[in-house]
Amino acid sequence: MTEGIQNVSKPQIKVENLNLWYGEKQALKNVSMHIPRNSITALIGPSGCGKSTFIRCLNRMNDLINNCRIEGKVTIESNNIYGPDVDVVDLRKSVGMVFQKPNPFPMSIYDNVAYGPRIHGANRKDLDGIVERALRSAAIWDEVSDRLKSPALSLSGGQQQRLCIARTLAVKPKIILFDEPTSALDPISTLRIEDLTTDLKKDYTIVIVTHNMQQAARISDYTGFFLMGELIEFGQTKQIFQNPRKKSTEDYITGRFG
Ligand SMILES: Nc1ncnc2c1ncn2[C@@H]1O[C@H](COP(=O)(O)OP(=O)(O)OP(=O)(O)O)[C@@H](O)[C@H]1O
Repeated sequence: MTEGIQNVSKPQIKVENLNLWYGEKQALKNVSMHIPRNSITALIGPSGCGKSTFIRCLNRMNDLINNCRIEGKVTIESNNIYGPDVDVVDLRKSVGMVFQKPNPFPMSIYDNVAYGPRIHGANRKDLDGIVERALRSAAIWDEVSDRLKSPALSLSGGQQQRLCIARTLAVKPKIILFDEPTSALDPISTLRIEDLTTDLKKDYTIVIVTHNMQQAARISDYTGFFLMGELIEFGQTKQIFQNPRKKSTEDYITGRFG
């Protein structure tokens, strides 16, 4: 059976035979993966193996890169997201993304969270409630509720990252992509974000790229191991870490390379 397809029933995201080139260079090679709803899927592998490239295919962030060509199929809830009628703005609303470096806008805490809902036409009278709910869900409300008008850039790095998560949640996504969300954070902020992702999977499907093997083992239900653009092994996280089927997976998770 194709790697990435077994073990998962009723997938919300289906990736089939995905190939991607940056110019002449092929960065993803025939990757297939089925990702279930309300789960956390971790993507691991050495630098340059294509993890970020893969995750960016799930909300068409690679569209923004010149010279990038994609073949294959990505279906989210039965919709082919590369189909001709797809509204990419709507797609990115329902498939949100949190990046490695916290990137709040240079505006107030409140306006950061209200930004997306405003663009998508939320009613002014509903905004306070939307902002509060998003900040609560991102576990930062108690720290900022008395200074919503302060600049977002006055927050600590860990708080800024939770604010960025609140900003993503405010537009009500179904899926959240995290691209190494804790690599710029200290250990305590990292644990807070990990706890938060575990809480969020009740309501969202999460895909996370991480270099931190302990993090993948701690928080994810499924893990995919990439090497040189190929998905080498995909399965339940416990199986991947305790009983990998492929030698290269074992070598990577035991630190023999990467
Ligand atoms: N915009 C781009 N243009 C050209 N090549 C790119 C671009 N982005 C990534 N690549 C190349 O594609 C390959 C995969 O990169 P990608 O960033 O997806 O890997 P990664 O596994 O996420 O790495 P890291 O863990 O270091 O972030 C690498 O060889 C990289 O140099």
